[in-house]
Amino acid sequence: MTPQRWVYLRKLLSGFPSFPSSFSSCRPRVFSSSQSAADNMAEEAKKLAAYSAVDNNVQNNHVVGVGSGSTVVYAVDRLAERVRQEKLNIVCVPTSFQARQLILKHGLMLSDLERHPELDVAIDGADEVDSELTLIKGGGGCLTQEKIVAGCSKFFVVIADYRKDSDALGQQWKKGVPIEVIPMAYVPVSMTIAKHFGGEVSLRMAVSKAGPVVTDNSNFILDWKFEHTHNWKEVNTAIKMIPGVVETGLFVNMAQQAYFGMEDGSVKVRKAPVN
Ligand SMILES: O=C[C@H](O)[C@H](O)[C@H](O)COP(=O)(O)O
Repeated sequence: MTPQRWVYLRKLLSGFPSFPSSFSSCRPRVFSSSQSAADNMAEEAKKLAAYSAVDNNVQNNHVVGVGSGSTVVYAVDRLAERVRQEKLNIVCVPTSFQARQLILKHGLMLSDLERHPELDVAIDGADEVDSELTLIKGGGGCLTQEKIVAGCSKFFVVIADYRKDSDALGQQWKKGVPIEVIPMAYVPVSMTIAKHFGGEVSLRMAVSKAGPVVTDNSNFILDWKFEHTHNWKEVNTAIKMIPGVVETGLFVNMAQQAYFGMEDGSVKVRKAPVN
């Protein structure tokens, strides 16, 4: 390599800040050299929410469901810290390849639903949370295992930053509802959803690979951009009935509490309405 090329390369590389050592998400994140103050604030808010949720909901001898995404990274950091400091006996059930890696990396006890089909608590992120604690999840493609694990948990806690806190779904999150489908069915499923519920449905494409995103379960993801608020319980049930649909990213009546890290450094806790 010529000295000029070496100087050029060093210059180029110096523009890339290093990734936080604990970060390993199922959703790729790209930091530009001018990562804004708003991004830093959101990261701080994720950490606040995650730490607070772990401190208030995890106890000794708990079986804990570990969600996926960038916010959960902070929750696992805190979980590992508490296990070390308080000598807690905790078993962790992952919701994705990413979650499994996080558990292993921190030396936490890894389990699964065969050995621990009943969990005390599941802690997971969300793409958006409405006033009733209905969630959109699956921005990182991990919705199916997340829903299974949350469904096996006595208590399901959501952790998020202030940007996810909405009155109605679609207010903040503009990428639509993720839907995991069997690959051969993605066209008919897309057509059926658009026909019955309107909006636009697209096959999620990979970023650093040619072709579609392939989930941890070897399926595809559709993103349904809806046009207006729906009865999410009905829509979720109807979409699940379409042959080829594995799961939707609509989590209705599942979360009991949501912890939001706020811009002012506080943590806002919202509880699900009593039915
Ligand atoms: O598939 C990904 C999961 O549903 C995540 O929990 C969700 O996308 C939120 O991720 P993050 O904490 O990175 O915003």
